Amino acid sequence: MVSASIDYPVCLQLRGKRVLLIGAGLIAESRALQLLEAGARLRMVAPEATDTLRRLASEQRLELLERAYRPGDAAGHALVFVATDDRQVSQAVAEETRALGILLNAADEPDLCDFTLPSVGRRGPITVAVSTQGMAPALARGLRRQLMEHIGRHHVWVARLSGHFREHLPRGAGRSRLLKRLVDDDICGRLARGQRRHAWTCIREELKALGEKT
Ligand SMILES: C[C@@]1(CC(=O)O)c2cc3[nH]c(cc4nc(cc5[nH]c(cc(n2)[C@H]1CCC(=O)O)[C@@](C)(CC(=O)O)[C@@H]5CCC(=O)O)C(CC(=O)O)=C4CCC(=O)O)c(CCC(=O)O)c3CC(=O)O
Ligand SMILES: NC(=O)C1=CN([C@@H]2O[C@H](COP(=O)(O)OP(=O)(O)OC[C@H]3O[C@@H](n4cnc5c(N)ncnc54)[C@H](O)[C@@H]3O)[C@@H](O)[C@H]2O)C=CC1
Repeated sequence: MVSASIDYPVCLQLRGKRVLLIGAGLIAESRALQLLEAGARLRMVAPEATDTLRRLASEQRLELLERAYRPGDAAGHALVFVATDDRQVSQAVAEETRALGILLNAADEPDLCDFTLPSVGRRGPITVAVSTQGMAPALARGLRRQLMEHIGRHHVWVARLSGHFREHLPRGAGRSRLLKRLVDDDICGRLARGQRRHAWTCIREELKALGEKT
């Protein structure tokens, strides 16, 4: 049975992937900065570019082709973004990406988007993303800001410690128990209240119990 479609959120690993961004105005600039942060190999196509984008191109952080979009530009890219002030360009790009099976984000046309961009907040390895299915981007932004206020330094600390344990301890029931306890009130809650010593005592107990079992 096919129901009304809802979004399917993912966290993409873009390091080293070829990404095409058509348009080089202010909206494209904010996309570009996020894509570069994610390590994408970025090519941009636009007759006019912002100063920041031109500087990044001169530093070879991205490739900038100073011309209009041409059908054929999308080939060889993992993802395509279009952010121009001309809807016809978005339509033409969508035709090409559809034919090639490449996913598209169109800043000006929610209906042409294969994926939309959520409002994103980050603290250490923690990402908060809020989307409204294209209905209320300003609400997404406001909610993201509110949610970020609930992410504290102790959450970052617990996330990193969990990552460390997952890397160094073998999988199994004992490790799962430790990792679940790490986020409950005994440890995470105590850290939130500044009771570091108590939290560490719990962690040591869990590690000791784990060591005795293996
Ligand atoms: C569908 C989507 C496609 C996409 O871009 O992926 C889209 C489309 C459009 N946005 C428009 C306007 C605004 N966009 C923002 C802000 C953001 N827009 C973002 C995403 C998305 N915007 C996707 C859906 C996300 C969702 O589902 O919630 C955010 C969350 C993420 C990001 O862009 O990185 C980012 C917040 C970043 C942050 O956290 O700061 C603001 C508020 C502001 O600027 O303060 C306004 C003014 C208020 C208003 O108009 O609502 C217009 C009309 C343009 C015009 O009229 O000219 C269109 C086109 C249309 O809807 O027709
Ligand atoms: N998704 C979002 O969050 C938002 C989207 N928008 C929409 O995003 C779009 C872009 O906005 P801005 O960056 O402010 O526009 P802008 O006017 O600053 O930049 C437009 C860019 O498109 C380029 N361009 C024009 N024709 C082109 C072509 N044929 N091929 C390649 N590049 C071409 C221009 O050279 C320029 O670099 C607008 O349609 C706007 O309505 C606006 C606000 C928020």
